[in-house]
Amino acid sequence: MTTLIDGKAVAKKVNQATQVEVAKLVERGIQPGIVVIIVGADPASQIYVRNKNRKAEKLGMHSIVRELPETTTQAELLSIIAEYNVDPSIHGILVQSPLPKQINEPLITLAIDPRKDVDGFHPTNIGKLLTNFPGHYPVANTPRGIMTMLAAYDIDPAGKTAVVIGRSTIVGKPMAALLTNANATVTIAHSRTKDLKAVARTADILVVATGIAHLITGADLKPGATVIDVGMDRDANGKLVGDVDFDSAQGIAGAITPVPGGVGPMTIATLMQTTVELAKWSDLGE
Ligand SMILES: Nc1nc(=O)c2c([nH]1)NC[C@@H]1CN(c3ccc(C(=O)N[C@@H](CCC(=O)O)C(=O)O)cc3)C=[N+]21
Repeated sequence: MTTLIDGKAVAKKVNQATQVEVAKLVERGIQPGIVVIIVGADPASQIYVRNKNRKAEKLGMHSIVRELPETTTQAELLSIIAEYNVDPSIHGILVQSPLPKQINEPLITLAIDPRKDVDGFHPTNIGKLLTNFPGHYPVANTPRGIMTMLAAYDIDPAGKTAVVIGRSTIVGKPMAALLTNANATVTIAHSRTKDLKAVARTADILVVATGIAHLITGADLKPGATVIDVGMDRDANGKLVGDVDFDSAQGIAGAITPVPGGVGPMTIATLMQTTVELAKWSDLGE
């Protein structure tokens, strides 16, 4: 039997806890605030940004969407970030990816105050994650949300073999770091990995974040494996599908996340959780 890991249900619980935390902070005169900066009019990005804004408002947070034209220069974007870095009503700054080609994304990441880096992409925060640094710091929300889902289903990575397919700054690398910190034995596989499917078959926990629809099928899984599908792909009919062929994984995987309704809702819920934490830590001077 394969357990369905219901990301939507876990996200709902996280959101309920966040709403309580927001109310507590508001009571103390702090309304957690997030700004999402979007450059250009990529339709998929616009949908995600709208969803984040709606969720933040629903939870009682202060939420700004800053829409900038496709032609925005590096200098203009840097000056807008500088503005929010010193804005006391904003605790989290998120610059939606992808950015137009005239913008140097790593330099934008570097310009965000690490204390307001709600994505956890700033090298300071990545460094803290890699060193399993004591104290508080933001961690990328998709991998962090995955760890929350695993915990919700009592899946402890300690001593397990984990394989992460994908080596992005947004998912693969922080995912591997979190699993390592949780005492899994971790392999990062990617587009240049030889015999990727044989590597996948070694995994007790398999996280797939490639952007290739149905790359992994049931035949590529160790029986009983936990399968986390980070994919947000479109099939030939334009339907939203994952990097894992859900149907063939049924009966082989021990547990699996669906797309939609798995990692996506957890990412948004964790983003809200992180924003509230940043507001709380800023008040503590941490
Ligand atoms: N700086 C930055 N940070 C991000 O976190 C970031 C980003 N840029 N750029 C784009 C990606 C993508 N992303 C998603 C979040 C939630 C869903 C989500 O809620 N998905 C729903 C379904 C959505 C649908 O039906 O289209 C689900 O899986 O159930 C999807 C995608 C965050 N991203």
